[in-house]
Amino acid sequence: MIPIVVLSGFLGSGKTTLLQHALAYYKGQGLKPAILMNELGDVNLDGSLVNGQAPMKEMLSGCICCTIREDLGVELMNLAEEYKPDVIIVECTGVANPMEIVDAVTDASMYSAMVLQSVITVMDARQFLDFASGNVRSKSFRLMQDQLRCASKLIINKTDLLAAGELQKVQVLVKELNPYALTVSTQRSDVEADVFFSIQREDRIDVLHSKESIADNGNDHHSESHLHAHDDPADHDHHNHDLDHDHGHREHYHSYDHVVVHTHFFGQPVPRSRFEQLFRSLPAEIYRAKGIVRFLETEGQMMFQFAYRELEIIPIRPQKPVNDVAVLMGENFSASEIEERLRTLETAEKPWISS
Ligand SMILES: Nc1nc2c(ncn2[C@@H]2O[C@H](COP(=O)(O)OP(=O)(O)OP(=O)(O)O)[C@@H](O)[C@H]2O)c(=O)[nH]1
Repeated sequence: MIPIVVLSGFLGSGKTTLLQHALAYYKGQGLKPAILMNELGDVNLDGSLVNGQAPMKEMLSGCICCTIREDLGVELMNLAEEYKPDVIIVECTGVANPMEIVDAVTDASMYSAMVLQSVITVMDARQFLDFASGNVRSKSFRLMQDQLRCASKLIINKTDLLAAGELQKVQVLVKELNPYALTVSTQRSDVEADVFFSIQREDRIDVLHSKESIADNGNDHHSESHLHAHDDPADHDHHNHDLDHDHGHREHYHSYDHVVVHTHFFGQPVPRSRFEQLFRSLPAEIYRAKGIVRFLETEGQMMFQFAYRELEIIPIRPQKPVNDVAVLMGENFSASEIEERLRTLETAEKPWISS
């Protein structure tokens, strides 16, 4: 039986950071992990962060819990047959409804030698608290709550972004949502690996339990929480992904919620200060962005990560050529407006010429 560890959690909460820890742990134990990675966009930037560390299959341009859910079992079996791993880690998109994933994995385990080991949910403590204390109950917040409820292990991450006293508040709220999960608070998803990544039989998830925990917390959680990506009709030329799942999948639950995913390929380097300024002034509905960019002022490519208002930029040395690209994700934002702003960046002149 190959244990399947599912990494769930809202956009930018720290799943890939956790995945790196998991890979290091399994390899340190002499085990062979494999990865199934799912991204909403058609470029897998997270994949390049763990590239080469373990066999990996990618499921791009859709969310495994819905548009490409049926492929999940097939991809898991392909991984299992091809690489004979000791454990498979599935990293979901940040908008995946975890119950759908649990269902898909348990379906797969009916016809192949796999078993769901655990659902580890990572949360951005700052974002959770801001959502929880806001008056508007956004759809993203409902999804985040479902991701928490579904976890067998739960990580309250990014505690460095909390003020004194706030962590306790988050812990109480989280406990109310999910009293069953083993819960820890971390920075950079740095968990006690033995406990969190264990693939021992006795540490296996109680799936039924999780299902009940969700059912207890709202009888129509699917229609409430399932986010649907949405194609901005004004923006067909700009690599928007139509992830609206209106295609008659059998047990798919529809709602009017939607996520926008927008991809922009840069044609040239951009001024760093204006790039940073753009991210500082993004609409609050854009929760997550990542990509690769070149700046006018410096040589080489940079990877940027924008997760709930925090921007990180790090130099990279890709082993093979990679595009300069930005992928932005959020709820109900205008993709055409963002596209316009990104394009304007590219028309900027070199700073030493313009100023
Ligand atoms: N301040 C702070 N930043 C963190 C922490 N953990 C992760 N990050 C940063 O948050 C950003 C997102 O982290 P990822 O691990 O890529 O998040 P993710 O959940 O895989 O993102 P998606 O796959 O896009 O949903 C990166 O810039 C990380 O460096 C933390 O504890 N504190």
